[in-house]
Order: sequence, then structure tokens, then C-alpha cells
Amino acid sequence: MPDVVVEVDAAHLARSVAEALVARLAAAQAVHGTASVVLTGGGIGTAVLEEVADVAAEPVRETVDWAAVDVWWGDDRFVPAADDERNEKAARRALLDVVGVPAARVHAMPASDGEFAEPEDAAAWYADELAAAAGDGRALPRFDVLLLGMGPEGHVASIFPGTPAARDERPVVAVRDCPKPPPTRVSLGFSAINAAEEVWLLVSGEAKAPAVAAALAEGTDPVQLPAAGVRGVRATRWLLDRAAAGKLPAPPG
Ligand SMILES: O=C1O[C@H](COP(=O)(O)O)[C@@H](O)[C@H](O)[C@H]1O
Repeated sequence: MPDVVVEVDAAHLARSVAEALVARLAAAQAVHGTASVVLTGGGIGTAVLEEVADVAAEPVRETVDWAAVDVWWGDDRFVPAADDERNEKAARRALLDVVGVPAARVHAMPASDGEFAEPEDAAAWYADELAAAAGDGRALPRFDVLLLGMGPEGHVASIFPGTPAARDERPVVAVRDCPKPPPTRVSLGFSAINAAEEVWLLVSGEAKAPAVAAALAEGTDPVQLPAAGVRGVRATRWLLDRAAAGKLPAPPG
């Protein structure tokens, strides 16, 4: 069963997720020596990273050793590296450059002006990077926390309803003709997302309330509403503001 947490508004949501993420990464480092996080783009996803930078600057907090955090992405837009549409660019500005994650631990998805002209080649390369980090013949490294935003139609990462990516079993997929611009992207597939220890879905705003309710209802087809198809190995957490939670059934009693 997923956990559902509701905060009063988007600002409180971003702050509470940031505090929880810092605590979770610190706990992972206490156990493994390193931690790993998979980032999302989007409004609330980027707001969370800004808050993490703020939390990380507070001297009394549990400390994360940012030199020992591996950073991956759930999806990125296949546009030039300097384009403001890049999820990587937003994450670097909001957090990674602020706390100083070493370049070798920042595993960005390829941009369109890099080594690969086609998103299919970029996706295959990212799958190889994941497998190389995992070692021992495994396809995926440990993901302690995988963050996802969700679109109003229920897309997660760049898996959109009814598209080939929603039926693709590979860990990393190329996305073309995406209904939300920019049209060309690279995304983790369900098999990689659902290998994460914990998946946290961050959702704010009234426009997303119907998709939140549908994703949490039993029997929703993940091909038609991809958010319904994600779950972490140890935990799935829906972290919502009140507006996004507005169409959930009232708790019993
Ligand atoms: O296109 C994307 O959209 C989703 C959701 O973004 P939001 O601004 O509606 O929160 C995001 O999670 C994903 O990473 C991004 O590429």
C-alpha cells in the first residue's frame, strides 16, 4: 500500500519533502557509505531541490556528504545542454552546483548537442551507464530514492499515457512525439523506476487532483495512466498538497 502524505500547500510540500530527502540520504550513507537519488524535473520537483539546498545549509541538520551522493535522472529533454528545458540544467542551478556534487557522480542524460544525434542512442548509452554503475552483471544500481513529478494526465518521468514508452520493458527508453513539448526525450522505463528502494511522487495543484485519485484507485491501467504503474521496492510515497489531494476519497470514519 502506498503512503499518502498531504501538506497544506506547495511551499510546505517542497519543504517537508526536502527535509525528508536529506534525512533519507543521510540514513542511506550511514548504512552504505554512499547514497543515490533519481531526480525529476517539473515545478514541484525543482522547488524541492531549492529547499534541499536551503536545508543543507542549516548547520544543525543531519548532514549529507554531497561528495558521496550519486545523482541520476528519471527523464530529460533531448535538447541542447544549455536549453532552459533541460531538467539537468534546473537541477544543477537549484541544488547540485550549490552543494557541490562531484562531476563524476552527476549522471546526466545526454543532451542533443552531445555525442548522440538520436535519442535512441542516448537511451542505450544511459542504460550502459546504469549497468556499469551497478556492476556484477546487473542492469541497475541501487536507487535509494527516486523522485517523480506527475502531469495532469498522469504521466511520470517521460512516460505519457498510451505511448510506446508505457509498454516498453527496457530500463531506458527514447521518447519521440511527446504530447508535452519538447517532443523528444529520454526516460527511465517502468522496469527501472520500479527497481528503486523508494519512489516518491511529488504532486501539487488542483489540476492534478483527478489523476492522483485515479492513480490511487484500484485497477487503473498504467498504460493509460502511467502514475498508476509505479511502486518502490520498499516504499511508495505520494507527497501531495491539499489541492492535489482534493479528489481523494475521504478516509473512513
Ligand atoms: O515534462 C515533465 O513533466 C513532469 C511534471 O512536471 P510539472 O511541472 O507538471 O510538475 C516532470 O516530472 C518531468 O520530469 C518533466 O520532464
